[in-house]
Amino acid sequence: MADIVFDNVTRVFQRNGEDLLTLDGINLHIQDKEFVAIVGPSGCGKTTCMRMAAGLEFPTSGTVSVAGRDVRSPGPDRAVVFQQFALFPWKTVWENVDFGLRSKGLATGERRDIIEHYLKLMNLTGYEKAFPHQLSGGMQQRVAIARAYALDPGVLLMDEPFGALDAQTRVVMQEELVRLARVNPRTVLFITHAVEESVYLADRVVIMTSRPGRVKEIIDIKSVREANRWDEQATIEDVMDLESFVHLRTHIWKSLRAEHAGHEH
Ligand SMILES: Nc1ncnc2c1ncn2[C@@H]1O[C@H](COP(=O)(O)OP(=O)(O)OP(=O)(O)O)[C@@H](O)[C@H]1O
Repeated sequence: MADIVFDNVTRVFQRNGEDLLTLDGINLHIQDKEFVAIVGPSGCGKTTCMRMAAGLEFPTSGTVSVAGRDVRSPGPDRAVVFQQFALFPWKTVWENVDFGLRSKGLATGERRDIIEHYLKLMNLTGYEKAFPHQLSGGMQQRVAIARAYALDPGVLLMDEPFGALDAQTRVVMQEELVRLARVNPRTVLFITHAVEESVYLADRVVIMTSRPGRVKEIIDIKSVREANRWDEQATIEDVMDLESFVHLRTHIWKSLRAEHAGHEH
């Protein structure tokens, strides 16, 4: 049961010698194998939430737990994908995916099967021997995602993983991630600025307030997606044309816009 629980989490940072309340009473329970996206105004503390689940940052009060245990450090049960393609530049595609598997102590044949499986799922077959600098940004990010999934972690933490990609590549990556997420569900915490992306990918979307970040609303996407059979649509554009999609997207936009407006006045 790889669930993630934020229990009354606050975080205070110091700025110019003053305390700055950044997160204020975050309560959120991400279920095992659920895909949750967080959207919110810049600086509301989205990345801080992700870093807490990763064990790279800690609450000032409250607790963050994964699979029932308080998070105290990073661990192999939680794979992290950042916006910048964090591949080893001196290793090939194959070696990059293999790296984490080696540390798990798997036999050669077993590792080969896993690597082949995920490179195929991410449309990277034929690029096994390429080095990162020989690949486009989108392909590099596909390698990073293949590497994260290959480790078979209970939890995937993704912080704007498509943020640095051009619009066309981003759409392809979103479709591939949806495919992967449905075939191979994992507990995912996904941070994004892009409202459409959150609605397309997630089972639930968490909208945060401007700083200090609180949970403003949680929108259930999965029940709407299933009732309206989004997964039967051929492309992301077809899904985004559906009235049920537009309705959710507009709702989230308005909720976020109210946060920006509140911030300015
Ligand atoms: N280690 C730190 N020390 C001091 N302040 C920090 C630290 N980490 C984050 N902050 C501050 O906390 C606030 C929230 O940062 P965070 O990166 O979590 O926000 P975000 O919602 O992910 O923002 P964005 O959407 O712009 O990426 C920001 O004001 C940031 O400057």
